[in-house]
Amino acid sequence: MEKIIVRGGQQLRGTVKVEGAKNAVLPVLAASLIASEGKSVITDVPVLADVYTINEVLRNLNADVEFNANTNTVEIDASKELLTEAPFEYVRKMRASVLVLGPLLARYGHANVAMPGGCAIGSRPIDLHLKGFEAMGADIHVGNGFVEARVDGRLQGAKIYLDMPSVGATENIMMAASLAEGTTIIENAAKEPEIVDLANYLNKMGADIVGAGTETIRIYGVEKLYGTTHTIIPDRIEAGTFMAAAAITGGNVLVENVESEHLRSVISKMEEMGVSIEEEGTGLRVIGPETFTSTDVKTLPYPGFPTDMQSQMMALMLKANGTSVLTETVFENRFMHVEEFRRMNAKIKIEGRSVIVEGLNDLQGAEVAATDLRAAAALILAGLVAEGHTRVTQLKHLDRGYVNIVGKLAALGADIVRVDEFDNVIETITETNELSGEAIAKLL
Ligand SMILES: CC(=O)N[C@H]1[C@@H](OP(=O)(O)OP(=O)(O)OC[C@H]2O[C@@H](n3ccc(=O)[nH]c3=O)[C@H](O)[C@@H]2O)O[C@H](CO)[C@@H](O)[C@@H]1O
Ligand SMILES: C=C(OP(=O)(O)O)C(=O)O
Repeated sequence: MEKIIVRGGQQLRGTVKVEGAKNAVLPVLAASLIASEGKSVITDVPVLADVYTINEVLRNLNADVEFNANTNTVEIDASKELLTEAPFEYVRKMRASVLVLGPLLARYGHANVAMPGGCAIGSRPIDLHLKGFEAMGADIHVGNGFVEARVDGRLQGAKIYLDMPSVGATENIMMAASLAEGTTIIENAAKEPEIVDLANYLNKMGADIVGAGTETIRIYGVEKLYGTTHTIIPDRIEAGTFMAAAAITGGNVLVENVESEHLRSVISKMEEMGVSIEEEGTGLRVIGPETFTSTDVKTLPYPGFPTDMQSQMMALMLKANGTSVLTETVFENRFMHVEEFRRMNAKIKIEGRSVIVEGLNDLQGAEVAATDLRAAAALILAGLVAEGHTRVTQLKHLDRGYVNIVGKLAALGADIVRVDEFDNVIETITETNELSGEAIAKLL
């Protein structure tokens, strides 16, 4: 079993570059299936397990996909006849595989995709995606672990109100509506930057989408979409994670390739805790304080505080002077890391949808298991300031969403290695993604 071993006590210094956003590239790659003519070239693609997985899903559907991990580029040609069924083996690995539903349904009038099921952070239904397709005229049948959507002729534009601003539902409906007959209006749409990135990509493909990034998105259906080129936006959650790493260690780090506008809520909460954050070119200089001030945080849909930064923020709160309260409103069960923090001597308790974090914890190194992707990052953060060695296991979650986090932290001065089951170091400082890419490919 692979693990990351981190010894606490080093202040981080230097520069770290953020990759393209996982949560932007996955829908963009899925959307490439709609182009019935021409090839798409996507750049700034992060070398992540999830990208390999979505590429496999697309290949399985008969698209030609080439991923050059050295240049962070994916080329996709979906102009051949595609298949319309995505099996469970992919959806099980990565829930975002359900994002092929919208594109396939729009292009072929049919899609059959395995139901994703829940995961460590909650039950995660897709009812809002399906209601949207139904409103556009599709028949939905759920059975034998699959969801099948079918429409005679084209989908029809519709007015769709989302009960909650679901990111995935907004994306799936937006993709499907791009090829629908007439206009679709999504109300109470998700406003995340990744929605805007997807809309920009679809518009370059020939779609006509207005209002992405606001709560009302209008999609004027067109007859055909074409391959195009597109550069993925920077990963605001990876950026936030490195900002937290710099801060928690009392370090001084330039986090480069950042859209600071996408990080307003994170910046504001970290500043409230005493972290100094200044814009510097396309980056943010983050300087950790000697003592953190406690704070309260509630996760919310964008532009609120992102749930994907909740566990990392909790790590910072462990070191604050005073009691902090962290409330999770987006997912029903995203506190699995609390138990692991406790193994590191954290004084912390769950009360309903909130976690009460007592400050100034003397964290101690321990063996801890990452229960989901961001929990993995948070445990590493705690390990950076714990006394002694912290061993983080269950790294398959981490590899879904962080490119070479060990190499990047080590380059900033952290005492951290990744080892295999025989304790051989398998990933060390690297300035390129290559080693990380190979390591990931081996894992799959
Ligand atoms: C690949 C990707 O982009 N993943 C992100 C995306 O996930 P994802 O798109 O799955 O998240 P959603 O915004 O859809 O989910 C938000 C909430 O809505 C609920 N819900 C969602 C859909 C639905 O049909 N019915 C329903 O009840 C979910 O259970 C959850 O409680 O947004 C989340 C919220 O910012 C992030 O944490 C994930 O990192
Ligand atoms: C929850 C996350 O991703 P996913 O929706 O792909 O599980 C995440 O990125 O933190």
